Amino acid sequence: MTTSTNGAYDRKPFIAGNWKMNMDHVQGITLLQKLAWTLSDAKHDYSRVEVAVFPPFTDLRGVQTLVQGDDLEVAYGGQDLSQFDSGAYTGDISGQFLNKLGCKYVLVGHSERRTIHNESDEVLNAKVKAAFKHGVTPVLCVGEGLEIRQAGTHVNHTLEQLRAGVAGLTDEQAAELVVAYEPVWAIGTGEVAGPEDAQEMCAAIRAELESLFGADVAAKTRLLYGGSVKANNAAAILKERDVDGVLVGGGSLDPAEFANIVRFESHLVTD
Ligand SMILES: O=C(CO)COP(=O)(O)O
Repeated sequence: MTTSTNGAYDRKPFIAGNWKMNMDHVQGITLLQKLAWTLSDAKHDYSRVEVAVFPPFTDLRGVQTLVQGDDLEVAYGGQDLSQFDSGAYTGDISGQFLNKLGCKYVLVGHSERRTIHNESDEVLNAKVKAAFKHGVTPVLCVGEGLEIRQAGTHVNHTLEQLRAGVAGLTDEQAAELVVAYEPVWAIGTGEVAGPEDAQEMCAAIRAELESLFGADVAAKTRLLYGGSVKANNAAAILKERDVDGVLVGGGSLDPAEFANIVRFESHLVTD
């Protein structure tokens, strides 16, 4: 089990749902309510496995109201933030605003931001720092495309993105950071990297963090895998030593499916 493989540093498993550009603010509330009911019926212990959702920005106020009103233990966050604090940046959202809405986390550098919006490693490093500045924990996404995987340079490529993303962080920040390995070829395609692929990369990421920040820090940073995770493959991926959680796209839009991923430890996971 993930919690018991790392000795003194118990990294709490982290199951995150990235809704992407799905669910308007009304649908989002219904989805979160259903998820919370399903997990409550199943007596889910949030102190053992952390749950977070990443809704569109327009849903966040409603999510905050529901979480506060119903005293839910589900964390939530933004899918992106600006590297700037405030000002003439039309369409952008400040980390300050996310913090004010009770966001605990924010995704940074999702492959869809890197490819569709051409976000550079430099900008993403600034976004990681902006998140910490505003008291929101960044979930830095890294991972290679199909061509790089086929060329066999995926580890180097991903570690380069990692080094650029974490440049200039303090040890404390690096320990709090969450890193999500999402091979682009496995996102939304039904192609899942095998548990051994996820472990290979997460081990390489942890070793890199160790060389940059030391073993104590690297033992605390939580590493997630993302890419076509479903209830029937989550448990095998999460069993891997260096995989501390999953970042789920499509599978997080169905409350029953996502709840089963959250409950990966239980034998009720549907195969
Ligand atoms: O990009 C992802 C999560 O951020 C993965 O998406 P899918 O689970 O739909 O493949």
